[in-house]
Amino acid sequence: MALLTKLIVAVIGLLLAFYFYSGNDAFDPSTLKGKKVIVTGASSGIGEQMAYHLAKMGSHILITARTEDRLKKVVDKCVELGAASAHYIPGSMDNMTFAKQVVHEAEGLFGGLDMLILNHIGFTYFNYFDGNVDHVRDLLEINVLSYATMTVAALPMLKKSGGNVVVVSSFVGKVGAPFTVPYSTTKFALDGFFSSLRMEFKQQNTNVSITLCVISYIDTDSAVNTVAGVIQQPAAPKEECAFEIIKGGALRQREVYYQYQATKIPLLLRDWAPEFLEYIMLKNYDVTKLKPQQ
Ligand SMILES: NC(=O)C1=CN([C@@H]2O[C@H](COP(=O)(O)OP(=O)(O)OC[C@H]3O[C@@H](n4cnc5c(N)ncnc54)[C@H](OP(=O)(O)O)[C@@H]3O)[C@@H](O)[C@H]2O)C=CC1
Ligand SMILES: C[C@H](CCC(=O)NCC(=O)O)[C@H]1CC[C@H]2[C@@H]3C(=O)C[C@@H]4C[C@H](O)CC[C@]4(C)[C@H]3CC[C@]12C
Repeated sequence: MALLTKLIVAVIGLLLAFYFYSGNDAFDPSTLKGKKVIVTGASSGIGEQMAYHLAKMGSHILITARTEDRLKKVVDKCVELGAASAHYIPGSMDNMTFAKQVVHEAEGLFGGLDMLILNHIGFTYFNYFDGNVDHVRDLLEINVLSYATMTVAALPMLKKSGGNVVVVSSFVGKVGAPFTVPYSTTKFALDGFFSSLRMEFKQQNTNVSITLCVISYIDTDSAVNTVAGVIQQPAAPKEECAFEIIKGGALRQREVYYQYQATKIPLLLRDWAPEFLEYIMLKNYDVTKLKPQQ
C-alpha cells in the first residue's frame, strides 16, 4: 500500500512537472512578420544578433545603444536581411528621459509596439568587489531602472497589442557568483521587479507577457574579453542564444533558460544544496588569470 501511494505521488509529480515546464515549443518565426519590436543594446553581441533574426523574420525594428556608427551598420544589415523596416536611435540608458524617448520614437515610427526586448547593460568590472557602492548605484540605473522606465512607457501600447516584454538576465541573476558583485546585484533586481509585475498582470488580467531570460556564458566579444582564462567553461553561441530569447518571448514563456544544461540544471541545486552548487561553481574559476584591478 505504502509503495502504491509513493508511486501515485511520483506519477502526479511527473505529470505536474510536465504540465508546468513543457512550454509549447512549436515556434513559428513567421508570427514575427510585421511585428513592431524594440531591441536595446543592439549595437553588438546578443542584441545585434536578435536584430538580425528579427530582420529575417520580417519585423519592424527599432534598435538603440550609444554608438551611432555601429547602430547604422546593424540597421543597414537588417534592411538587407529583409526587415519590414529598420531604425536606430543613439543614446545612453543612464538617462531616463532618453529611455522614455526610445519608446516614444517607436510610437511615432510604428504607431504601436508588439515586443520590447530589454538587453543593454552598462560597463562593469570582472574582479573582486572594490567597495565602490556608487558604481553599484550607477549600474542599477542603467541595468534596472531604465528597464522599468521603458516598460512603464511602453505598457499602453503593449496592452493594446497583447504584446511581450523580454528581459535579458543572467545565470548570476539567480545565484551569486564571484567577480560580478555589482552586475549580479542588478540582475537579481530585474527578477524581483519583473516577476512581481508578472503576477500583478495575472491578477489584473493584463494581457502582456513577461519573459525573463536566464543566460549562461555566451561568446560575445565583451564577455569573452572580460572573463578570458578565468572561467573554465566554454562559451555558447550568441546567434543561437539570440534566437532562443526571441522564441521564448514570442511563445510568452515566463522564463527562458539558455543554455539549459548550464543554467536550469545547476539551479536545481540552489535551494536544496547551495554549498554543493558553490563548490561546483568555484571549481570553474582560475583566479590566477584575473586581470589586475584598475
Ligand atoms: N555574454 C554573456 O556571457 C552573457 C550576457 N548576458 C546578458 O546578455 C545581454 C547582452 O550581453 P552581451 O551581448 O554580451 O553584451 P555586449 O557588451 O555585446 O552588448 C551590450 C550592449 O549594451 C550597449 N550599452 C552599453 N552601455 C550602454 C549604455 N550606457 N546605454 C545604452 N546602451 C549601452 C552596448 O552598446 P554601446 O556601447 O554602443 O552603448 C551594446 O550594444 C546583457 O543583458 C547581459 O547581461 C547574460 C548572461 C551571459
Ligand atoms: C561562467 C559563469 C557561470 C558559471 C557557473 O558557475 N555555472 C554553473 C555550473 O557550471 O555549474 C557565467 C554565467 C553568466 C556570465 C556573466 C554574464 O552574465 C555576462 C557578463 C557580461 C559582461 O559583459 C562580462 C561577463 C559577464 C560577467 C559573464 C561572466 C561569466 C558568467 C558569470
